[in-house]
Amino acid sequence: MTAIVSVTNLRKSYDTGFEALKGINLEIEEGEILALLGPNGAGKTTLISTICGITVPTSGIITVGGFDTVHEYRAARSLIGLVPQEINLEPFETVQNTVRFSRGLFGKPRDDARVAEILKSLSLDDKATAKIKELSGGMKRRVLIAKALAHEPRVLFLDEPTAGVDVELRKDMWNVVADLKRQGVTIILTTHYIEEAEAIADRVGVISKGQILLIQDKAEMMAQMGKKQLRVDLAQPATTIPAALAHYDLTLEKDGNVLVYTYDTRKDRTGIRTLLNDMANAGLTMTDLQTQQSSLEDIFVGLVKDNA
Ligand SMILES: Nc1ncnc2c1ncn2[C@@H]1O[C@H](COP(=O)(O)OP(=O)(O)OP(=O)(O)O)[C@@H](O)[C@H]1O
Repeated sequence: MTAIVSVTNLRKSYDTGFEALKGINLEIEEGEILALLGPNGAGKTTLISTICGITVPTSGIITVGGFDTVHEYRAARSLIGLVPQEINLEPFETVQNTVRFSRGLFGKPRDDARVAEILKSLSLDDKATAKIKELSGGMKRRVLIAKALAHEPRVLFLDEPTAGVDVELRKDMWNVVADLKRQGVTIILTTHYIEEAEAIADRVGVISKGQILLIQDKAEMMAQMGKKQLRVDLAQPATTIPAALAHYDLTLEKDGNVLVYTYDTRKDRTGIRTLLNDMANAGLTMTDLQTQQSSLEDIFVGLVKDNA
């Protein structure tokens, strides 16, 4: 795999003196879907805008397809499609003209067949001659993507593609993103919705206070950092953990009514069988039990909390 986007020691301070990016290093592989997660104000939009050349970096180097985004701005920008957070479409224009104009802005020759193909790939073909103002919110978001794809970029940035969108439409958008990946487009998206990263990303980067805290293959991240818990309901509440069970990673919850055992999913043995035996020997009777796997959300919340 080769990196299509490469970010080295990127820093950005705004005129106010606020440093929004504090030394970002990032390599994005061709063809991957990378989700950038982070709390409000973490610097996600600043990072995207800087890679796209809309915001000027204070220091550091960014290349897209090998082109420097500052010194070779046009060449780098022509490889990038950007879908902004806000819907910024001309209400009285038709869908196909909106996409056509955007293609023209990048100096690409008129190609109605290509525009029709893009509209079809976003299920907008039957809306080609409709005016933007006649479209639903979900369709407008698709037009934003079509517009960003008009000049056939190799990298697509989606800034909060499903902010404020209902669950059904969000899933619909995930399918659109998966289709684009199949067509070979590299996709970087920012999101607050952790389930969105969990559903569609190949890799996940966590940003907080202008720094990347972690960037990793999603499945690996969940396997390595995810813990599993066994929750045991006790017949009688316990006030302390019996000494005979001290070597297990145990906590008491719900006023001593629930014993929680945290174990590592990567180990060959979970230790559950011996724990249950030892519990019985220590006089703890259980009435029910359940297991629980930590989600990407737990991992994210833990990381960001540690960085607070
Ligand atoms: N033009 C600007 N001038 C000064 N400060 C700015 C400017 N744009 C952004 N910031 C500040 O930089 C920080 C990062 O903002 P940014 O929009 O990149 O965060 P974000 O992670 O995208 O947040 P959100 O999830 O809320 O969209 C914030 O503290 C913000 O107030």
